[in-house]
Amino acid sequence: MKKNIVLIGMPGVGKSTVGVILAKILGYKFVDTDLVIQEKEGKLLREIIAEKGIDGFLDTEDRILKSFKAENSVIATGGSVVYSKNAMANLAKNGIIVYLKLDYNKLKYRLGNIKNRGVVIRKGQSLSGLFKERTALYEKYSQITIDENGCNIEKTVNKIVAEVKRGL
Ligand SMILES: Nc1ncnc2c1ncn2[C@@H]1O[C@H](COP(=O)(O)OP(=O)(O)O)[C@@H](O)[C@H]1O
Ligand SMILES: O=C(O)C1=C[C@@H](OP(=O)(O)O)[C@@H](O)[C@H](O)C1
Ligand SMILES: [Mg+2]
Repeated sequence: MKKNIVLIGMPGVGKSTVGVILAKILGYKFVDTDLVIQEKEGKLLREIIAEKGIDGFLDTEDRILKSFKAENSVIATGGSVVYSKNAMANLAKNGIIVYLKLDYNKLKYRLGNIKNRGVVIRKGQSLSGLFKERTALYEKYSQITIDENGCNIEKTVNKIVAEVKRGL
């Protein structure tokens, strides 16, 4: 059995976009945990957030991902997964945790286009505050960090392939 490759990082960094290409190149399956949550709940993420609030969404993510199972897979997580210790422990059991890292300004630009997906951010919290809080968590959990600055999608994928092949 191959170890899963688990992508973590801020929303908009490319976990979902890059993940599916990575899976194709490596011959792995691809799972996006956001879609797993949507399917299990029968609702869109932004509907869950609107109905249950941020804490309700985080509880849902925690409940589903602490017992989520996958094999031979590239797993694109949602950016907020690092708030769940249980989910991270479960994902790390059989996976190598890869942090996709991008500078704040570039991320801010990309996030401008994905507002309707719903990001877990507290009322009054700034994006830069969120970035700082999240960065500490992504660094805490990652085994491999991929600096995506200056890389297009293909180059990012190639960087991950090179790094994970050393780690597997
Ligand atoms: N180098 C890059 N790597 C990944 N995504 C990129 C890159 N450059 C631009 N993008 C764009 O940024 C967005 C990333 O979105 P997505 O894959 O949904 O991120 P995430 O799953 O991390 O929230 C996509 O619109 C993608 O086309
Ligand atoms: O970082 C976040 O707060 C979130 C990121 C989203 O996934 P992506 O990171 O794939 O955009 C999704 O899980 C949810 O809307 C919350
Ligand atoms: Mg995604």
